[in-house]
Amino acid sequence: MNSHDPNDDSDDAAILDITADEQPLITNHIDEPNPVLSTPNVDTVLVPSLSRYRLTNILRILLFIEFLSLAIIWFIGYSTHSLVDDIIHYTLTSSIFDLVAVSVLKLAVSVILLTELETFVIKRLYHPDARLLFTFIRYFTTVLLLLSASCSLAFAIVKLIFVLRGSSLNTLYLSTVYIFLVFSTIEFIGMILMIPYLSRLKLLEQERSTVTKKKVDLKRLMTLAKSERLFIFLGTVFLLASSATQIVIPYYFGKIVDDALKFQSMRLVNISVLILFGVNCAGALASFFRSWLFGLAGQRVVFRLRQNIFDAITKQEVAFFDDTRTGELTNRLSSDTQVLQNALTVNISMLLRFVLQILGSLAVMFYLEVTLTLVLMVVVPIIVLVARQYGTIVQKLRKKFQDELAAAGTTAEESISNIRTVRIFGAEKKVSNQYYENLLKTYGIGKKLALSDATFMGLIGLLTAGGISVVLWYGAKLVHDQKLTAGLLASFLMYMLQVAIAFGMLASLFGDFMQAVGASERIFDLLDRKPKITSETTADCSIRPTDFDGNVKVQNVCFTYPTRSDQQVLRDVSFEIKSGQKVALVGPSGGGKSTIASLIERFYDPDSGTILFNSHPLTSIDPEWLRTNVSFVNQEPSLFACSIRDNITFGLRRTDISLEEIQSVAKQANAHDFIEEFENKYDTLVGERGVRLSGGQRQRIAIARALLMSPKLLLLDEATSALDAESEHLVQEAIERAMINRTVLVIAHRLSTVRNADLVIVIEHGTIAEQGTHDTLLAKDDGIYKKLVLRQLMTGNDSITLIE
Ligand SMILES: Nc1ncnc2c1ncn2[C@@H]1O[C@H](COP(=O)(O)OP(=O)(O)OP(=O)(O)O)[C@@H](O)[C@H]1O
Repeated sequence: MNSHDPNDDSDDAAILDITADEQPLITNHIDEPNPVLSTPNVDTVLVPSLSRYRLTNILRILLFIEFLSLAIIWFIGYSTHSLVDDIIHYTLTSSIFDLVAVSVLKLAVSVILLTELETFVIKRLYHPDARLLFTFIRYFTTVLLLLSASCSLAFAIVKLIFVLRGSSLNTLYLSTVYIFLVFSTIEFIGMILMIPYLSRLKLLEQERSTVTKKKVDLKRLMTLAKSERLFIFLGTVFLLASSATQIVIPYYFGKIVDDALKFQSMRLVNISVLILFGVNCAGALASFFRSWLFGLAGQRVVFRLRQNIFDAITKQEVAFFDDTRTGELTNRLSSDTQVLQNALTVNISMLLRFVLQILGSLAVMFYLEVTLTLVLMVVVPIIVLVARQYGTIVQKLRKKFQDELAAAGTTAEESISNIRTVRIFGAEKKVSNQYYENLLKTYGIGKKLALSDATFMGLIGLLTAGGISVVLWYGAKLVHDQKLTAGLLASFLMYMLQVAIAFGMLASLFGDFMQAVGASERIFDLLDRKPKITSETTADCSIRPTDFDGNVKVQNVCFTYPTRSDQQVLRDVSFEIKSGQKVALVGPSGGGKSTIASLIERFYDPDSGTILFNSHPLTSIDPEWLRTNVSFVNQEPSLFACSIRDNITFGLRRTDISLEEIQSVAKQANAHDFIEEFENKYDTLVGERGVRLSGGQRQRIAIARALLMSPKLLLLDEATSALDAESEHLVQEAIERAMINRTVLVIAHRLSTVRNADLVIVIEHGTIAEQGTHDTLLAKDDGIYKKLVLRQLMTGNDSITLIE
């Protein structure tokens, strides 16, 4: 790390000595690209490597030496018992097997945890988005390590006390216990020294956080669930209750078996069965409340989250939508939020439940039979290792699967929403093939997922079967030697199954949490995104020009679409729309006419130059005011899938609108007559994007919608699509009526519109080629406008955009 102070020779520097030239020891963890967590800003060159001679490595070596020496003594040095006898006839004061089992368990647990700790500590530096999750895991890991070391030390002390109190003192045996005690003490001290490790890394993080933007962390994720804390708290109470019943059930199960085997009376069995039934009922009730409360909290979180994301999306500037696919955004609303919902509520509840289940079951197992539990504990680390490996593989596959599924979803959405175009070109096969290609990719990953699931299940099954067989054999032996009752063995096996299942579930939960971190990154990206052009009143955009009379000045405007930065669309465009004037923009297709209207509507801001409303710059005008005083009728207006009435009143802020007002604007827009012909009149549903209406009808409704706003400035983009003569006449009439007593900028495609304009501006290749009235422009000898009109008269077509 560049910013690391080389003179810092503090103790903890030895723990994590980050130097660029060292061989990276944990590269398998850090370097492998993690699709969920990968942050584009991360400078991979800066990934630190760890010193070979650090405290964690010394601890690893110590643990290994301890295990090796104990195992060797057990195998060869300790000859008073055979190895099997040492297990079968286990006693705390004369067996060595327990020391070997504890040391192997400690070795496995510590090696895994130490590696995890280092990995997370470094990942945390390079993934500030998930800092809190990593911090949580880091602290959790440290606590587990300390717990493992202190348990081992406590066991060593207890064992030594018992051995010293025992009658027959074997020197070799005693020294083995001493060895174990010495190692355990050193390791315990080593683990305590690990704590400065945390503060040292905090320092590095502070340095790093000055250069990296903080976006997502677990705390922020949790704030989403903050208002549900009552539900979550109550849910946790019921969770504790249901977990407690889970821990009690196997105990009574074993008791019933033992009572039944006593062949005395059924009284004891009856009582135990009744108690078991009662406990089961209480457990079921607690589970009901736990599941309901967590589920409800989750639903409420996702409800709010979806609303916030939707609001964030709709507030973005128009350019954002030029660049982002709709399918991608809807995917964030549906599937990313779902992933988060599960992680925040159901998974947290499951995590707590399984951890409690494991700890509780293990505690009871130790209480029931120490040696049997120790035998089992040797199998557990192997299961954890397998589960961890599986978690890593599956996490990557799931992320890929999710991405491919989103891509397939986008293809499907585009094809379905454009089904008419698909039908016109008979492209059903083509879009089906596209979708098939996408699906094929998801299927490919799905196959791998299925295989890894099956392999994992198989392996876990095999390990569990092995573990159960060993425990069963040893348990049966204890039963046979009358050291254990059959009922206790049955209870023990049930506890064992509970532990195994809980471990399996924890592994998959880890994958889910990682997926949630990925989803939250995408969601917070969106929630945090500040629109470049605000749609709300802000301090910078708060002017409401009450004196506005329709006067607009476009001064030296240059513009390039952000999505096509290599093509300048408008070059130094200047003109003025005076109050009450009708200004027509004409010119060849693609010249930039609609772009000018979009800039006046402030869909985009010019790269240079200004647009003034009276004397106020458009960029300082309150967007709310702008939307109510400037209306825009598009070439192909889109309607919403609701009634005609709702479509006409769409832009209105007030709700007290009367039918008469709606009818009045509909009449002006030549829409009233056809609406009246529909059975449900103004309540007729228009279908998705207005598909149940003709093109001309849609345009007239859009004109009525704009007129209802009684805008001071009307922007009109005349339709180029051919309408039948009658329909065109009605639309034209509506447009002309809409222009009366209003300032209008019309993107004209028809000669009849241009003739009546006060000013005609010819736009060609993004610049103003000519401007003047229809007559003055026609009088120009070699003018573009004249050419356009003449050619139009020759073709007998009224549309002047057809001529270039
Ligand atoms: N959202 C956009 N992103 C990128 N480029 C765009 C976008 N909209 C339009 N353009 C490009 O800007 C240029 C001007 O387009 P504009 O729609 O303003 O032309 P126009 O004169 O209104 O054409 P028409 O009469 O056909 O509607 C064209 O080259 C077009 O491809």
